Order: sequence, then structure tokens, then C-alpha cells
Amino acid sequence: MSRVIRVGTRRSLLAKTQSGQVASAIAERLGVEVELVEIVTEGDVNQTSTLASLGGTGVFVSALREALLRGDVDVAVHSLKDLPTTPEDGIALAAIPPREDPRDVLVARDGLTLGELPSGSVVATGSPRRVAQLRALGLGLEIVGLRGNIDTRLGRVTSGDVDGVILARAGLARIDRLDVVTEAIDPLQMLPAPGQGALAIECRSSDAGLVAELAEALDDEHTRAAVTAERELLRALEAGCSAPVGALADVAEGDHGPEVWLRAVASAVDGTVELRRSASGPVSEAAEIGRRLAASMLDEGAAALIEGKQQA
Ligand SMILES: NCc1[nH]cc(CCC(=O)O)c1CC(=O)O
Repeated sequence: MSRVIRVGTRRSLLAKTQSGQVASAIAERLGVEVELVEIVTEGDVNQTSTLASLGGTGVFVSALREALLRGDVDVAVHSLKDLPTTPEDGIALAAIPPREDPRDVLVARDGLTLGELPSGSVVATGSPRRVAQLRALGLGLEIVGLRGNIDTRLGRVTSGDVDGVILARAGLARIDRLDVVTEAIDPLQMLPAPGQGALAIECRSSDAGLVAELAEALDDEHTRAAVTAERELLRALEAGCSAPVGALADVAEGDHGPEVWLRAVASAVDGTVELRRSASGPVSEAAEIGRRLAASMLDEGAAALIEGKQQA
């Protein structure tokens, strides 16, 4: 009998697409049969609440983890930026594949960029991090909330309801909708969420053989180092995925081997104050670099900025 690995997925187009891509990679690289199993999460069902009011980070993740722990599925695929920064008992983060372009993008009417949108234009986003950084640009935009899957979000622009929406480029890339992007926003203007553009492949820690196989076949060392720095920073700031915190690490070759370059921002949601800082060091110290940068940002008052956060 051939071995079958069951891969759990949420039922949105994005989730099914990214889980399907991981499932194909597992089938090909491990030479096994793979089955996709749809799991419904609270975040999928409850479209009327804001993400923050549903409890932020955990909503898209817990149903998949429960299915893993029950043994209903063997592998779960998440957007890494939706994963809480504290590890879950019994769950292993087996692989982090190479990351997509992590930038946020603008999808606006008439092909407009942020700089071209007239003052007073309405831009929709549900993320306090995006709200804060948009406001700090001082473009005179009116910012309104946004929820729902990618299609719903894009529909707000095509219907003329808003002038633009901000989304993660990676999500659009995965469902092959980069055609709608009118500007990829420079990280100097808007730092993405920690982990944005990366996937997390989880399985039961007790499946030691599978953990090792997935790591060997699918894990990307540099992506893992970059997102480790970003997520350790977020954890040390004691901020969740709905906090006005952005972080982006790149790996570049240094004099003594590969180095992590981490940039981060903590903002007041009203856009009046922004703390932008950076740190770098060897890839082997990725977690330490994140913690060190967080500590120095906390010394400069980051906690007060983050705690003053409002819901978008
Ligand atoms: N917040 C929900 C979410 N989680 C992951 C992505 C996009 C894909 C990714 O960043 O990996 C999105 C949508 C968005 O922010 O536009």
C-alpha cells in the first residue's frame, strides 16, 4: 500500500492554492501520495467581525492545528504571518519554503500609485500596521477598514466603493492576480508584517520522521533566518499580528558569510510617531538580532506606541 499524506487547508482560494502548491511539492519530493483536506476556521466563517476582535493571530491557525493534533491531517500549511510567535505544544514548524516578494501593494483605480492618489482619496485596509504607516506618509488619504478574502477586497475597488486597497503582494502572486497591482510599496515607506510572504509547514512533533523529511525537502535556510529575526522581534515587543509593527529581514553575503539585515517599525496608529530602526549580524544569530533590536526599540518607547494601538 502506498503512503498517503493528508494536507489540511482552509477553504479560501488563497489557502487552497498555497496548500495545493505545498502538497504538490511534498508529493514530488517525498514520492508519496497527497490528499488535500478542507478545514473550516472561525476566520473563514465570521466575515462580519474585524480580525482584531476575533482575537488576532490565532483565528486562522487553531482549527488547522486541532485537526493536526486529532490526527485528521498530517500536515498543515499556514501563511507564516498568521502564526502566533509562541510555539504550540505538540506542533513542529517543520519547513519554511523560499519566500515570495514580501512587500505590500496598492491596488487602486485607474492604475494610480500612492503618490498619484488625490488628497481625500479613500484607501481601505484592516491592518493597524498599514493604517499607521499610510498615515505617516502624510498624503491626506482617508483610511477605512477592510475585511474578507482577496476577491472581496479587490471588489471594493472595482465597485468604486473605495479608491484603493492595500494587500500583501504574496497573496496576489499565489492566486495569479498580480495584474491588478498598481504599486509595489517600497519597504522604506511601508514595512510588511513579520513573516509576510512566507509559508509555514507544520506537522505533529511526534511525527519525527515526517518533520525531518519536510525540513530536508522544503525548508529554505535563508528564509528561515530572515523570518526568525522578524518574529523574535515581534515576540520580544510582545506584539501580535494586529499590532502596528512592521519588520523585514534580508539575507546578504557579508565579509564572514551570510548576514541578516533586519529593519523594523513600531508606530502610533494615528501616524504621528514612528520608530524605525535596524540591526544586522550573522545568520546563525538571527533570533538574537531580533531580540536585540526589540530591546533597543523598547528602550526608546516602542511599548507605549504599540499599546496605544486602535483597531482599524
Ligand atoms: N492577513 C491575512 C493574510 N495572511 C496572509 C496573507 C497574504 C499572503 C502572505 O503574506 O503570505 C494575507 C492577506 C493580506 O495581508 O493581504
